[in-house]
Amino acid sequence: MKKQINDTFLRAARGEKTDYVPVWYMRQAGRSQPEYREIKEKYSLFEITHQPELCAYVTRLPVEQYNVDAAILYKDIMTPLPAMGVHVDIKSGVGPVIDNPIRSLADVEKLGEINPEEDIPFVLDTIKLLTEEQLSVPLIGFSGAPFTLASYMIEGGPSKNYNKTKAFMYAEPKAWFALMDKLGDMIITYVKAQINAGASAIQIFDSWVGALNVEDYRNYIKPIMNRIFSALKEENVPLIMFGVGASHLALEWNDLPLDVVGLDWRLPIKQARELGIHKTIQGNMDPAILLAPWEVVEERAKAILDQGMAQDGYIFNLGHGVFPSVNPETLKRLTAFIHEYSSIQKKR
Ligand SMILES: Cc1c2[nH]c(c1CCC(=O)O)Cc1[nH]c(c(CCC(=O)O)c1C)Cc1[nH]c(c(CCC(=O)O)c1C)Cc1[nH]c(c(C)c1CCC(=O)O)C2
Repeated sequence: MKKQINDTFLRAARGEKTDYVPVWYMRQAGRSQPEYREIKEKYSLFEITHQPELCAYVTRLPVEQYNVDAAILYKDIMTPLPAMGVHVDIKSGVGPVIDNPIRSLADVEKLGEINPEEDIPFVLDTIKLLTEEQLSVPLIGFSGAPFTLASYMIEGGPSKNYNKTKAFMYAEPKAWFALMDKLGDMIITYVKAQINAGASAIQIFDSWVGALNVEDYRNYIKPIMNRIFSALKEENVPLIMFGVGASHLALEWNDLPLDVVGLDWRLPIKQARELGIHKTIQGNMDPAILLAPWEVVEERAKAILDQGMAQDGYIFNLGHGVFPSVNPETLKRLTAFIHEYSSIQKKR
């Protein structure tokens, strides 16, 4: 039987009034949880995501332990790439590594299309299991964005400065836009399949797009983001945008047909509102604060809540993912604090 869904997160995402501020944490399912670390000793990331029962369990863990208001499907932004013909390996201590990087228009033309039912049935099965039977909170589906995915595909792995990616973009605009189009088509198909399977919100991770300045974002990225969000808008689920070190692009996101602007810890929410960000804001505690004494965590959370709650349309989150060394008790306590403090403030 389908459980009662707590829709506070979805209401806040749509900018509606809520009784308290909803919260979830990027990378809430993962390395900071002992139960997860035990599973990870036996299975790799890809092995977990290929087993729907196990993957659903990992996805549910933080919901049960921390009482967060949304679950995020446990998988990686690399998950759909093998189906396009990209050879991805996750190297421990390094991250995603690709042994057939994109170097030319011919390489872009070789990339295939994905058919989610055939290529990644395990993702859809995990979503169905979670949303039809197990979860009492909404499930967030997600995808990497074209720039961030392209950065791995062009660099062949993680990068500090994205020089190869930028060089390709400036030198081979035809190949660049062909790549953006192929990734855009994949993302639309992939995200629609996640929504059809039961995901009730979508986050697009453009984690590394902050490397671009505003002008390059407008010329090389915004058109494909506009096409992606316009296509996804038809599905009527909240759409969240996120990037690290990308505050200078928040006003660009604010123009796109999406619902929630995700902020990292660099730009205060109050300042984002003054700049003219009128959509729902999600964020933005520095994940490093979670390593500080509780008094510091509480004081910082309060300061962020006071800014976020100044208007409807606010979701508490970190500015980036939870570090492995964070004590799960801190996340549990923080969630309780956010719920309690915000519900008292909202009653005033
Ligand atoms: C950098 C990186 C990637 N992919 C990977 C890395 C190295 C990660 C590491 O060892 O810390 C590989 C990876 N990704 C993930 C794992 C599982 C182990 C773990 O929990 O860290 C592993 C080994 C989970 C994940 N990876 C991701 C999720 C989903 C998002 C979430 O849970 O919030 C999970 C569970 C998403 C992801 N994955 C990636 C990006 C840029 C993003 C977007 C979010 C971000 O900017 O951090 C690329």
